[in-house]
Amino acid sequence: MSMIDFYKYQGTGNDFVIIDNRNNQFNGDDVSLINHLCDRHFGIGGDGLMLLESHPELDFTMRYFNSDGREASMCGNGGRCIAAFAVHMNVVKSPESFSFMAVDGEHHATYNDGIVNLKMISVNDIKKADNYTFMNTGSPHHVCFINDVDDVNVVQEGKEIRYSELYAPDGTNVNFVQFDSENQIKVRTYERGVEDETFACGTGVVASAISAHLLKPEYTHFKVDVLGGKLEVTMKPNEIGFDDVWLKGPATFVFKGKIEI
Ligand SMILES: N[C@H](CCC[C@H](N)C(=O)O)C(=O)O
Repeated sequence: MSMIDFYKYQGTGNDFVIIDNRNNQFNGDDVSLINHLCDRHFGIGGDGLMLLESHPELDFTMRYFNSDGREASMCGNGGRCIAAFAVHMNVVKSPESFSFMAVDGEHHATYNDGIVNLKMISVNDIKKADNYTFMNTGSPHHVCFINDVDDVNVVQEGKEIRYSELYAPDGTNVNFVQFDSENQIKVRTYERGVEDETFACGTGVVASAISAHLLKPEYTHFKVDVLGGKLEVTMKPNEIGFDDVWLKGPATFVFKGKIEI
């Protein structure tokens, strides 16, 4: 057994265990260990865990694991939190503007007084069905608009869609969205790999804002209310989808500690 340092961060209530793994001592293949560390009763607790690792050219590499312990697709709020962590740990050359590698490619980020603006991947393959949209913003997202997100059983209805034949075998994240004004939306999300509603889902907020643009194409900047706070999304339409997609909001250090593994 050995003791390791960990850091707890949260981005609008989407919370993460972060480990500086530039020495490659932590085994990212240990599903049960990561699941244990994310457990809110027997471990540290978190929606996910991230390893900060070295990169030959960029400032660092981000590896993301859902709380089920499995390495996962891109996490937008996790990307914002590991960016803040990297600045706080003096890992990045210039805190105002830097880049890191993640599972879906290179991400550019800026940091200013606790606020991280994260460039997301371009989104070009959007399915527009009668009562939902589906797209991959770094993670897969099903988005549906309803009148009142406070009036939906997110876990029950989200789980049904997540495990439906439509998305077998990998599943999807599920977002319920309402318009609060022309360019302001409210989003609640059922997250794959957490298998519960989370206080926010960054890639889900991006998918929801893009879906809102499809309904109100005069807007390319959306303010988004989530259970855990406020985010902003901007995007630039291209011929088939969107480039220059940015997710902006707070990323906050909560505590640090040591744990025996
Ligand atoms: N649960 C997601 C990954 C994390 C997404 C979310 N935490 C975010 O901020 O984007 C999935 O397995 O597709």
